[in-house]
Amino acid sequence: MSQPVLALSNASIFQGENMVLSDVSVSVEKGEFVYLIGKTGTGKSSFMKTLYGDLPLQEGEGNIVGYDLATLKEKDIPFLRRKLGVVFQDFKLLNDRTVHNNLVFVLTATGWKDKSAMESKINQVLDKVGMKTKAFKYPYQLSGGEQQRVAIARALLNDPELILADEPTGNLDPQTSVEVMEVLKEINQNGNTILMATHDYALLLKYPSKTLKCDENQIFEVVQKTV
Ligand SMILES: Nc1ncnc2c1ncn2[C@@H]1O[C@H](COP(=O)(O)OP(=O)(O)OP(=O)(O)O)[C@@H](O)[C@H]1O
Repeated sequence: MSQPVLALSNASIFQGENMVLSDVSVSVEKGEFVYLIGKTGTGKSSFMKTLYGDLPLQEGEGNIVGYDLATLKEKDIPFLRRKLGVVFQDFKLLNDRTVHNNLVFVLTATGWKDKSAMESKINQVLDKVGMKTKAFKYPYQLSGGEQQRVAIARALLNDPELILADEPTGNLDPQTSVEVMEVLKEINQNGNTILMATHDYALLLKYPSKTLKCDENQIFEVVQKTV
């Protein structure tokens, strides 16, 4: 069997001195779509931050896309992030440049040099999220849903082995949330593995999938109820 893209074993996650999660043992296999749910303050963001190297893993074991989180060095973090696509609640696009140039910026920063390869990659990812015709726009000229589509396109640029989406629909109205979710689902159906933190239970009901829950300092898999 192939190795999971993410595997934590007996991991504890801290914010400073405070333990947020303890004894976490979870895994995500290639191709899965996994939700991470839990009330506000239960540690979803802290968990995600640990996965993309923003918080150190101080206890236990963790492996993500081939990187050992317990021994991760500062210098490894940019390389880890190239193998991950991270999507945030607040999009984090650069407002001083167009959609196209937001994507050029990331490609350049991650070592791409061939201009025509860059253009074709940009076209490909914008096409995947239905934003090809808006590449010339500035982020502030787009709706929230459109900005999030661009952020998803940006996450796809380096063919990530895992997409981490932290409350990607948190700033969107219900209808737009569903549209963004459709994009994520389609990307997943095309082979991308996705871990998505959310507290949008309506989405979970509409698009059931494997679900991990943060509660009382633990993470465990839950069986979704349909009522
Ligand atoms: N930078 C920080 N420094 C210290 N404590 C923090 C920090 N960020 C979060 N915490 C604490 O860690 C705990 C978990 O917070 P976290 O943001 O991971 O929860 P969350 O489930 O993502 O919540 P939300 O849904 O509101 O984003 C909370 O008790 C919070 O107060």
